[in-house]
Amino acid sequence: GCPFGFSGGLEDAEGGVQGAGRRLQQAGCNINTLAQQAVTNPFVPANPAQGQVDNYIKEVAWKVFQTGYPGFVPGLYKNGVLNTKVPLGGLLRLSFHDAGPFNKAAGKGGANGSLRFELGVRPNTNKNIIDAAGLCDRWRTMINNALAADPKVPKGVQISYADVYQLIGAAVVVAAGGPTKAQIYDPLPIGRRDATVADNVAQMPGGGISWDNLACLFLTNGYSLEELVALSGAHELGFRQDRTTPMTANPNSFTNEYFTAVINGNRNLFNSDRVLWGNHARSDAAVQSFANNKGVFFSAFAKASCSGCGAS
Ligand code: HEM
Repeated sequence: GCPFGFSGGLEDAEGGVQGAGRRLQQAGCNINTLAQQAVTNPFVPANPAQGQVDNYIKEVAWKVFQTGYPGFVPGLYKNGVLNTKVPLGGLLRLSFHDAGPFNKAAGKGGANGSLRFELGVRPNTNKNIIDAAGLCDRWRTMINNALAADPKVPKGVQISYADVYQLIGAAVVVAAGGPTKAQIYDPLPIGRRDATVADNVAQMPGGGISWDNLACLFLTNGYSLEELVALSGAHELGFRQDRTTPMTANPNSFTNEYFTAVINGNRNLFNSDRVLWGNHARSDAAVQSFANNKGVFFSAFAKASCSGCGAS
């Protein structure tokens, strides 16, 4: 799986997801049956020839993300300290929102860079996502300038928006104290081709989604309930719509506090978070084990983010 790549949920004018939920139920989603299926969302690089320099490109990108261009473009760190002025939550959410409008059955959408055409459309009108996308533009330009000037990189090789959008999510998680670079950034494949038009972002789930609709949404797109729980742990980072209410006690720190908040039914979380507890034995077991052990959560989050992420 990948955070990053599913279809379904329809955010309607009220911020709900009722329409999509109804469609999934009509399609006969059976949570228990689907939960038994193996999870496979294979990643197919758009440009296999680029493969030899992928890791090198990712290191160039990593350096750019860390420091930006001091004085001109901010980085995840400033003077060696985590730069909480960059929208850390927005950057992680952006990874999800580029990949989220994925339709497994149709093989369309996904992590394809289309987010840059979707910033005027709810739910991507969120200020943090827009700021995050602006930063990604600037980092991408810096990365591509560095690649163009580097004799080790074949002429014409560039990084796509789609790759930048996925890599930055992983880089933010590492910077905020989550899984290590070796766990989550290094295994991320690149080579995604950029879409030239928007995906249908009306498919993104809203915070008010019910358990049945949420579980069906992820399961029908090839994710396990354990992956749904792990990926939801992204709400460890960041702020709610008002941009001041943190979702967990430490919104700039990626740890496993989120899962204790889920068990306690913390009101700063969304319905989509709270329903991960008390609805299914498998999701309950995942929430409990992630709450008990940060390392178990980090491995599960990294694994769910790293395999897959296939685009268009
Ligand atoms: C499971 C279904 C999910 C739902 C229903 C959901 C919904 C939401 C909503 C409604 C917000 C607040 C937006 C706002 O107030 O403007 C939010 C914030 C956020 N989401 Fe999710 N989300 C989900 C999964 C994910 C995943 C898989 C990731 C990344 C891996 C993610 C990352 C984030 C982050 C980091 C924020 C904070 C953004 C900030 O600080 O600006 N979410 N999410």
